Amino acid sequence: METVSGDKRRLIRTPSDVQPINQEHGPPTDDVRSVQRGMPCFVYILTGFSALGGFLFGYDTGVVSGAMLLLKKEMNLSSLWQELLVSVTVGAAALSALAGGYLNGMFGRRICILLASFIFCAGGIILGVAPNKEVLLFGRLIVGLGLGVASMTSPVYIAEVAPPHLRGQLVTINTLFITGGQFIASVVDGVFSYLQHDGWRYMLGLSAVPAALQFFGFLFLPESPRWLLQKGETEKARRVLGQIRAGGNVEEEYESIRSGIEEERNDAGGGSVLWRMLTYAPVRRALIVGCGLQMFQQLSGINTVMYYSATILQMSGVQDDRTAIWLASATAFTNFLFTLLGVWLVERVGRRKLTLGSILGTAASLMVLAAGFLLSAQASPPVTFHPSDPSLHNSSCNTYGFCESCMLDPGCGFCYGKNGTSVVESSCLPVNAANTESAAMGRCSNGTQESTGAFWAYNFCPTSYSWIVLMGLILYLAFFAPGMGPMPWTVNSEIYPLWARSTGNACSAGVNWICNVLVSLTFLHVAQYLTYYGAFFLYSGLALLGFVFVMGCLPETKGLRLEEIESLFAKRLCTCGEGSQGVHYIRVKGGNYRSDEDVSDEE
Ligand SMILES: O[C@H]1[C@H](O)[C@@H](O)[C@H](O)[C@@H](O)[C@H]1O
Repeated sequence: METVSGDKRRLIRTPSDVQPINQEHGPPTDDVRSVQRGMPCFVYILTGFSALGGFLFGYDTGVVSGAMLLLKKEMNLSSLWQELLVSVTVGAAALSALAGGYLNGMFGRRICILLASFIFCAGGIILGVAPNKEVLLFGRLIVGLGLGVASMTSPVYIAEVAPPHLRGQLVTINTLFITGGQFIASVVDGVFSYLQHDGWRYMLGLSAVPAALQFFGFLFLPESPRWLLQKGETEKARRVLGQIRAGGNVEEEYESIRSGIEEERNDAGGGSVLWRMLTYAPVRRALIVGCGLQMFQQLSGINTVMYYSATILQMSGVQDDRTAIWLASATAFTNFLFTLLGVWLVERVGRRKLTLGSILGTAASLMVLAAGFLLSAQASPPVTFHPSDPSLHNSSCNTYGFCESCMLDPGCGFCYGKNGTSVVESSCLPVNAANTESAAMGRCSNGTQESTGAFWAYNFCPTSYSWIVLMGLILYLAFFAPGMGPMPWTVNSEIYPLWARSTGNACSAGVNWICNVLVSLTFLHVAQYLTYYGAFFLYSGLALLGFVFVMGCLPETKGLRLEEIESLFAKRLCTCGEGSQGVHYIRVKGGNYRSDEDVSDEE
């Protein structure tokens, strides 16, 4: 590593100064060997306990759909209350993720994890014993507050304790826990759906168990050494680093973190952290990349696809609601399984290639999904019978000529008989407001009765093209889950310098939650205006836009130390592809980067 003398210029470690810690990139240095030799078992324990935050994220967002099926019957919830109970959590998560930036910087990662698990635990208990819907709403709000803080803190903590050659893999484990939490939630939903009374109490309340485990675990686990050093607790930082590197030589790492912090201090201008981030080009670029990735993750429609997987599966001919719940668990399991593939791939192919391949495949499979819906819509069975019941005079349901338009109206469903595989004697009827499994009147008012030959389809139409939709769903999960699912979290945990890390992750996690709520709340309206296939073509187009964004703006961060990554964003945005790994950047006073060739030319 060459040194640039003079008071104007100082040197920072650059991507090419230090060998990326990966076998494909030449022989590892002594320091790297010592990190690899003492296999950091303790780091895995830290990752496991921290990723319980990811598990709770997945569990609490996933469990609500099954709980709602029981709750709406037992508490007689209107659709407004149902929507409130679902979205209050996501809305609160968005706000608390933003606040989490300040809390993380001020009190440290460990205190934030303890706080989030305490909140989760309290929220779980409140939900488990809630006597009425108002208390339920309060409990869901509390859970959301925990979610926001946990979603941004866990990846940061893991990234800061992980050795560089394992960092991507360990942070991706956090997303594996998210999808694992969603899968376990769907199993718990399935099991407790057999309980006639109070099943929802167990579904919602059980989250207190992993939360308590995380809380007690973290009472004994250490703070991130990087945060400790930033706060001047040097001895403690050195001790923790020694602990998590399993007795390897930690001096070089310690020095590199320390000098990084010192440089940051010298360069620090005035104003709030967010203002400094926005006015300092490399960090501003990192922020755009981080928030953009989180935005495109949600705009690719993951939560809509997961949420509607039961409907998609019903289109494939599954009539019974309980079977649909269990099949939705299969979807969640597929998401989990392919995230595991991401854990395996991330250190092998790198973040950039993994994200690019994933988003391209996601866009293509969304097109397959859309094509399936399009063909189903074109072959949509006609309404053959318009009942003359006076109560139907003011209902829009009686005005539809095809199943497709009938099912897109949330107030109506399609009631039909079958002759072999073809649909006969069909009508469009108002749905039973208290229970969408049946019509408000007529022969489908008891739901689907195979014995009498009456079939009730709410939200879907019987179709022979369902296999295309099913194939689209499986392809979607296979492409999305290894890359676009975890990479936005992984990349965000590593692209900001220490002084901007909490705020950067708070902003990007906030963007994730806001886009999540936006996409879920607008899906039904979008589907009504554009139909299902229009909605999925739209998501596919957005995913393609995401591909262009990732292609131009996401540099490879594999194997680099956190302190080295900032310089990848020294170049103008949208040219910082893989090529940036070969260029030496030198930071000159005032915070700007120059290529070392420019500097030596001047000398
Ligand atoms: O990375 C996660 C994961 O992909 C989940 O399955 C999804 O529900 C979340 O919204 C996302 O942030």
